[in-house]
Amino acid sequence: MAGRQAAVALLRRGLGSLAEQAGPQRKVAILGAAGGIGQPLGLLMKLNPLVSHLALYDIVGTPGVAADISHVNTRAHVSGYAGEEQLGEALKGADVIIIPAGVPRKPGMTRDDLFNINAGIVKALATAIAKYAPHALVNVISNPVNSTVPIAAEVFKKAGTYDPKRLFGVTTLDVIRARTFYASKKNLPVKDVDVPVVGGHAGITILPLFSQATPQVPITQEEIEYLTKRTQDGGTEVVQAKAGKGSATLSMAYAGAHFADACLKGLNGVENVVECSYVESTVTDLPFFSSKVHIGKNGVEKIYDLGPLSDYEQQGLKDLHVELAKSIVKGQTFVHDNP
Ligand SMILES: NC(=O)C1=CN([C@@H]2O[C@H](COP(=O)(O)OP(=O)(O)OC[C@H]3O[C@@H](n4cnc5c(N)ncnc54)[C@H](O)[C@@H]3O)[C@@H](O)[C@H]2O)C=CC1
Ligand SMILES: O=C([O-])CC(=O)C(=O)O
Repeated sequence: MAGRQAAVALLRRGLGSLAEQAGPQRKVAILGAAGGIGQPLGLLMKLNPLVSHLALYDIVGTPGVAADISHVNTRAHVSGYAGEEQLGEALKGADVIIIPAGVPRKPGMTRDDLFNINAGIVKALATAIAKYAPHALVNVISNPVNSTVPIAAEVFKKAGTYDPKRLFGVTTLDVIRARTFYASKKNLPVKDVDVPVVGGHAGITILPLFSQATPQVPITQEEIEYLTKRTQDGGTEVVQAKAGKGSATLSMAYAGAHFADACLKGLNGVENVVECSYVESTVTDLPFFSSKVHIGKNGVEKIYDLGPLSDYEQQGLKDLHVELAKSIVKGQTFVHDNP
């Protein structure tokens, strides 16, 4: 009897791992893979059964990170690429490219203060993507996201490869924070909670819509204002706590892995994959805006309207307009001025 049970368990395990490996071949490339976000993100993507090849690229340090992660006994084959001359190889054939390359904030800085360094990094990486992997879904994490996504778009336009359905700014961390803070404030099981976050990814451009949070529970205006501010300042909260040693890396790796998983599921034809993301959009009069997006086989399949907003949220939407518009133009201008 015990032998029979063991045989059944073995068979189940075998079938389970077969099912796990049965998805299509999917290559994911991480650019900035040796960094604070890149390393845990690489590990989380190695744990994702949808990934068959994980390419880890950075200017330095990737051979060690790749060797380390490659020992984990999961599906993905891991390869490391270091230095610009290996970037093309890292990108070739990639289905999803995640970009956490660039410098993080120190206390007292805004995300926009990172523009001078990170704009050039994202521009260079986007140029290589246009050349080596023009059909990949691109997930931009590097700050300031409000500008780096328009930068990537302009680079792709110039290269003649731009497909707005395939370019995403990763704002998932804002959603994760809003869910965590809402669940904690209202004593709800966090796994049951959702909060859409729209706009952009910096300060007041981050607009959580607690009027659309689920589950709906009685909440005071004071609580809404507290939760909104805490979500908007979530990044700064971590920057200050790390006291000069960078910004969110672990929660960002989780958020980035969650969003990349959604992209892989969409590509694989899973239905109803919906995430908030900063994309080219006509939901407002701003050319880029984050809202709920349906991700499918071609990337963005549908961008959802904002839905009914409270007076407070409508005011927030008005307030973010100038800053987000400026950040978008700043990114676009950078590419035009630096051909
Ligand atoms: N979208 C979001 O919600 C969030 C965005 N971020 C942003 O992510 C970026 C990375 O943050 P961390 O990982 O903490 O920084 P980090 O400094 O620890 O790592 C950045 C990595 O990028 C690499 N890098 C620099 N230039 C590169 C290039 N040209 N090509 C490839 N790699 C290059 C560096 O060698 C380094 O390994 C920052 O800009 C940060 O502001 C951080 C948290 C949340
Ligand atoms: O705050 C930062 O600089 C990093 C970031 O974008 C976040 O944690 O949301």
